[in-house]
Amino acid sequence: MECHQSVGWTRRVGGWRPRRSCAVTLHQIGPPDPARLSKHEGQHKYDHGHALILCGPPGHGGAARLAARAALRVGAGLVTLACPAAAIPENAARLDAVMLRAVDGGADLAQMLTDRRLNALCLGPGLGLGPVQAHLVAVALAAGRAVVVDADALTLIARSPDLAAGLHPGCILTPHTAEFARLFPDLAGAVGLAARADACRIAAGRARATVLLKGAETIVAGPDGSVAVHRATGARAAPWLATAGAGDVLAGLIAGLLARGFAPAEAAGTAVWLHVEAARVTGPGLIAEDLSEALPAVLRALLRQAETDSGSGVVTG
Ligand SMILES: NC(=O)C1=CN([C@@H]2O[C@H](COP(=O)(O)OP(=O)(O)OC[C@H]3O[C@@H](n4cnc5c(N)ncnc54)[C@H](OP(=O)(O)O)[C@@H]3O)[C@@H](O)[C@H]2O)[C@@H](O)CC1
Ligand SMILES: Nc1ncnc2c1ncn2[C@@H]1O[C@H](COP(=O)(O)OP(=O)(O)O)[C@@H](O)[C@H]1O
Repeated sequence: MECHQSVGWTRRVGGWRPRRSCAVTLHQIGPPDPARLSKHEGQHKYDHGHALILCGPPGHGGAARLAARAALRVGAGLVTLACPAAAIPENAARLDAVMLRAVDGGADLAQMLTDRRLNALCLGPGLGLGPVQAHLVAVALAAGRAVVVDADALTLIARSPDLAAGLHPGCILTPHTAEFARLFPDLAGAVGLAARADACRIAAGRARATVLLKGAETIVAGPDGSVAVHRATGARAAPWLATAGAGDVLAGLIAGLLARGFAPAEAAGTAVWLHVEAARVTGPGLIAEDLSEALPAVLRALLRQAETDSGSGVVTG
């Protein structure tokens, strides 16, 4: 898609605006390669990675549980939810396939991360905004793993230059518009696809990380200057995604794909496409819980289409 993308920014009444624009190609995110999503005979669960989802205090675990379930559904071999000891009973009552570990602070998390098999982290959904959570984020970033930085972790990073300095190319930041404004206030006034894409690209360069700016038109920008867009509009509209917890599910999908070995931008683009497809399969009445439950049908259809295209007619998955 050709798109007028700005070059540089200038301050105007009401915020920053693109200074001038030029025609560039904005890559459109399409269906993922089914071969990247399938599992094969002879593999075991540790071949598909182990995602760790950090969870907040008792009564605030719903968002992290949504993320954890999505990570497992998208194929991570193992998923563990790390929560305060006081939240174990609540989470144990709500989770089975997702494993649980008590983590009461940064020291516990650092100890846990000595297990190198924990290869992807998800920070932020329902985490909380206190000093204990800030320390958890610092420890998680310092571990140098692939990390999804979402929700409260984004707000903590926006408040702390020290935390922001810990971001690295293995990180994927997943802000909605308000979180993006907290993180990058000087880039926040961007209106329209081209300007938002440009703002996202600048943000990714500044953060030295992948930035996924959420919305009906979701932008994925890499620290290398790459920019892609997924448009959930027109024939691919998914307005029922505007529901509490949908972003937490997206964070979990990305974490699951990172655990499976996807590179950050590939994980982000694949997760956005699957997320919208799951919403479209479910349709009106969608709530966040439905997204993970729709995923098997979405994956099956992708794999079946690949078999049909290759002419074998055999669905393996
Ligand atoms: N089931 C659960 O357990 C759930 C738990 N959750 C957890 O709750 C925590 C807080 O997350 P949060 O995103 O609700 O609040 P926060 O970032 O403080 O934003 C507040 C203000 O920002 C704006 N705004 C919000 N969204 C926007 C958007 N998409 N696009 C643009 N603007 C947007 C809006 O301001 P307004 O536009 O109304 O002025 C809003 O008033 C976090 O830990 C999360 O994981 C939720 O995920 C829900 C399900
Ligand atoms: N109108 C819409 N069309 C398509 N996708 C949407 C729409 N509204 C929201 N979404 C998607 O739903 C998710 C909402 O995430 P977020 O705002 O973080 O919600 P929450 O914090 O409640 O999980 C994002 O992935 C966003 O792109």
